[in-house]
This record gives sequence, structure tokens and C-alpha cells, in this order.
Amino acid sequence: METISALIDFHLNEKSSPTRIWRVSATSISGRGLFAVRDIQPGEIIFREKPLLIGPTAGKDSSLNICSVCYRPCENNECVCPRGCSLPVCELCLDSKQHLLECNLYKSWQPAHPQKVMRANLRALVWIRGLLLNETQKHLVNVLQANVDPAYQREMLAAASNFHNFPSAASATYEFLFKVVCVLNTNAFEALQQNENAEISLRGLYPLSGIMNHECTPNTCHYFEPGNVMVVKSAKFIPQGTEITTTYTKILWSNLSRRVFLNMTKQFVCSCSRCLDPTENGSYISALLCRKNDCLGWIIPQDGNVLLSDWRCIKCGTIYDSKHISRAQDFTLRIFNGKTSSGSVKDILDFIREKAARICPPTSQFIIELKLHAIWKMTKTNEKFSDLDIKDAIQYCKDILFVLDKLHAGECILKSLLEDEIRKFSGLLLTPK
Ligand SMILES: C[S@@+](CC[C@H](N)C(=O)[O-])C[C@H]1O[C@@H](n2cnc3c(N)ncnc32)[C@H](O)[C@@H]1O
Repeated sequence: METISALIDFHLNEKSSPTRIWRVSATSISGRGLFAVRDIQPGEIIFREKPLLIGPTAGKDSSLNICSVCYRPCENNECVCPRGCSLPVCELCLDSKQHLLECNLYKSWQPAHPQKVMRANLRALVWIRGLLLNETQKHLVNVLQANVDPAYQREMLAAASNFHNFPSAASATYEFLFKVVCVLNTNAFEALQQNENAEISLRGLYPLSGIMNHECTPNTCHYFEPGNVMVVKSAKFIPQGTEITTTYTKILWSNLSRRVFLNMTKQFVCSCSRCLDPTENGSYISALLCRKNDCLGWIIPQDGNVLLSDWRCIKCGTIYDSKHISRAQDFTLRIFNGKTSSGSVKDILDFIREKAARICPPTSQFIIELKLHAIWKMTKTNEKFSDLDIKDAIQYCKDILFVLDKLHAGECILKSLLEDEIRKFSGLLLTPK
């Protein structure tokens, strides 16, 4: 514990001080965790942290034309480095110290397609940057938790196959790189960088934030400041000695979605208080509709603590196995995703008004997420909306706030965004209530 605390002090470039409100300790959740050393009030900033490693997620084709140094979209669509390293770089960053180091490293491994930005190579940049850390920073990487998974191996092999001379599998360099891949996949956060016209998705290793264990409704929330600085804030009152937690999923995800995601990506089954309660604090966010003899009662997990629990209708008592629930959830998801991707705002509003409640309970994840989607879409278009539409949008904000409140989400980022939207929508009403 002392080693990791000292390495984190070094990374934060500060000494432990009496004003610090957290400490790293062993936890009953899993391994190490972060704890409050005094009572923390809702909305207090717990810490700010710069990334130890950061790089493009490179999830979409459009993200391949992002400069690998400043993460701004390149002026023209072709921004591959003219020196043949295969990395995208803008004119301003072409001669930067950082790019020259990375360019030389990539070229020493002989890219198979030197004039083309390859997605796997760009996605690999964040862990390849591990080689450019100093010894203390490498030590910090080495003491972070590193889960091992075949998918991480595939990520590494995909990048390696794009070089003629990638470090060989038996070398210490390869071994360290694989360690960084595992550490990243276990600990990284998605950091969104807001540019003028686009939001760029980055993968960042924030060692202190990475120590935070998961709770499905955590007691913190986070956002990013310029320079990809992560700010972790308390979402609710955290009594002295309590573990400080984050969420690795989204607060509004259903029980099954969270469990499958956590099991696949972080290799654990969550047993936080929300998971243990099949009603999820009375929010019923995971509930589906029972179709047996048109019962239309709500089906909820029978045992929140089991990964693939049976589910039970609270009206007629019918038991459904997890395969049935998975299929029902996929089917519902397809219907709602179809609306999200192709529907105009008006289509979505009509669907919510007329059809959605026949497919799942009004508090379900699907309806809540579609309402959220409708609200964001309404704020981003120049379309004019009737008072009826605007009043509905205000009601949707309130419905989501109600669910957040049931989940005990506290002062989370989504809550303040929704409260903002209610104010803005109310200002648009021609006939205020
Ligand atoms: C980012 S690390 C968290 C810090 C970690 N506990 C440590 O000692 O470094 C993520 C890993 O911690 C463990 N973990 C985090 N939250 C958990 C939870 N609620 N229940 C069980 N294990 C959890 C899992 O092994 C997960 O893959």
C-alpha cells in the first residue's frame, strides 16, 4: 500500500498533505480502494488528476483523421505523417518533440502501411506510449491491477501484425507492452475531448482514479477539464472512512446489461446494494413486461446477486430463465435502437407517447434512454417544436430525474444537465405553465 501511495504522490507531483481527503487502503470489495479520510460533502472536488497515458480510442473511421498529438481534426482529410510512421499528425504537431519520439519508435518497427493510418496502430498508441514513460512511471504501471483476457491479447496482435519488425513475443519489451495493455483495459477511463465541432473519444490511464472500485450507483461523478484533466467530485455525502466509488457502466443501464458488461470487460460480478435489490431501490429500471396470457405485470430479477439469475413476474409469479430475458431484452433493444438511429425527433416523441409503454414499463432503461435521446436531439436541432412537444420534453427530464432520485444517484452530472434543460425548455414555451 505504501509503494502505490508513494508512486501516486509522484504521479500527482504532490506530497500527501493534511488537506488531502482520500487515502488508498485495502478494501472488502476487491484489492485496494480509495477511502474518505474525513466527511465529504455533496459536490466537493475530491481530486484532479492528469493522465499517465492517453491516446485515441480510434473507434470510428472518422476518428482516424485526428492528430495523434493534439487530438484535433486534421485540416484536410489526409493527415498521415509524411515521414512514414503511419500516425496521423497535424502540421502544427509534425515537428513536436512528442511526435518525433513516437514517429521514430513506430518507424523502427517498420509499419507495413507507412502511408496509411491503420486503426489498430492508432488505438495501440496509448499503450505503446508506455515505453516512453520514465522508470518511476513504469513502476506505477506495474503495480496497478492487470486483468488478463484473450481480447487484450488480440488487441496487441492486431497492432503487431501491422509492423514488419514488432518486438518479438519473447522480449522484455513485448512483455511490458502486454502488461500495459492489460493495465489499460482494467483501469482506463474514456476521456472526451471537446473540440470546436466534434467530441473526440480518448482512452486514458488515470492511476488514482483507477484505484476506485465500482458501484452501480457510485458516490462520485467525474468530468474532464482542458488538458484531459479528470476531476472527481462527490455526488453525495460520503462519511469519513467510507469507500469512494465510481461506476464502470452507465447509471441508467439495466441489471442484466451491467452484469454482463462487468463480467465481460472487468471480470467480476457486482454485489453492490443496488444489484442485491431486484427492484433497484424501487426504480424498477430493469423491469420487462410479462407476456404470459397478456398479464403485463413487471418481471424483475429473482436474485440480484447471481449473474444469470431467473426473473419473476411480480403480478402472476411466472418464472423466466435468463436466456428468455436476454432474448426479450435484445428484442426490445432492437426496436428502441431502430427509433434512436433512424427516427426524427417527432417520430421519437410520437413513439414514446403512443407505443413505448406497450413494449416495456415506463421506468425501464429503454424508455428512459429514449427520452434522454429525444431531449438531446431536441436541444441540437433548429427545428421548431410545439408547446406540447416542449412540455413533454420537460416531463421526460422530470421522469429521468425521478429515476435518478430513486437510484440515489445524488448530485451526478446527468442531474445537473437535466435541470439545465428544464430551465431552457421552460424558456421556450409560448404559453408558460
Ligand atoms: C480499476 S480496478 C479497481 C482497483 C483495484 N481494486 C485494485 O486493487 O487496484 C478494477 C478491478 O477491481 C475489481 N473490482 C472493482 N470493483 C469491484 C466490485 N464492485 N466488485 C468486485 N470487484 C471489483 C475487479 O477485479 C476489477 O477488474
